[in-house]
Amino acid sequence: MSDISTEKNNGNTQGGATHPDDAGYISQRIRNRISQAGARFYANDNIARFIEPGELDLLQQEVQEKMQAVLASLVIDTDSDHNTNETAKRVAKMYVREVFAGRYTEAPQVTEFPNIEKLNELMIVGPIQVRSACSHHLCPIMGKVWVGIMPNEHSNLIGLSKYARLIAWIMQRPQIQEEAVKHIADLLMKKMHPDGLAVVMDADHFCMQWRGVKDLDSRMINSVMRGSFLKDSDLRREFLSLIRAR
Ligand SMILES: Nc1nc2c(ncn2[C@@H]2O[C@H](COP(=O)(O)OP(=O)(O)OP(=O)(O)O)[C@@H](O)[C@H]2O)c(=O)[nH]1
Repeated sequence: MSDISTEKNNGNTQGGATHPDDAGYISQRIRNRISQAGARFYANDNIARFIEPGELDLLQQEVQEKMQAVLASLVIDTDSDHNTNETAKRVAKMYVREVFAGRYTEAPQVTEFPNIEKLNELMIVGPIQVRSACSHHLCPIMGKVWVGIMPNEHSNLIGLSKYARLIAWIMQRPQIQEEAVKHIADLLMKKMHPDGLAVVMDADHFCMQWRGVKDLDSRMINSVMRGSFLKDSDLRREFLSLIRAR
């Protein structure tokens, strides 16, 4: 048993692909908690509330150990090869603390301000640079997001930097672009309660450029329109023409 394993348990394997050897690993304990709560742990779900203080370090160590096994299976001599000597450690840190951190950490703190002046004019934020990974190949997705907000007197306003922080939190998870845009829209709707919201994402998918069809030019553009952006075609047109001009 690994030195990073925690106390033995019965290895409840419901709700996700596990291996009997996983019993005792911290990932298994976290999966058990999620399953007991009847929650989901898809690649683009946030599971921070099921992780106790200190457990992220254990999770990172577990990923490192298992990544080391992947490198061994790829027949890479990580003992002698100075370049791959610490690759498992770096990749584990990159996944848990950086590129997939939006799964394991709570949402960034956002101060919400009341709309005292009863602003009800179109606001656009962007382009916000975004980075993610597709859940199919774990290859990078790099792109830009524009957000259009139509507030009303009941809406909250948030600081400009908070759009980028909230969106980065959503993007730091393996996912498909269609769901990423929806999750961004859901989060902003919850925080701001605007009259209308528009989110457009334009991104490169490295799973199509680096490998597979190796098509360097194709990209994906998608959008989500809510509230007044759905009902009012003039507002939608104004938003789209303003972001096109940038
Ligand atoms: N709809 C959607 N598809 C994506 C996204 N990111 C990657 N993909 C696609 O996911 C698909 C996975 O297809 P599969 O046929 O299961 O995998 P594969 O055999 O590796 O496919 P190829 O990429 O064609 O070699 C590929 O067509 C990818 O281009 C995304 O954000 N949205």
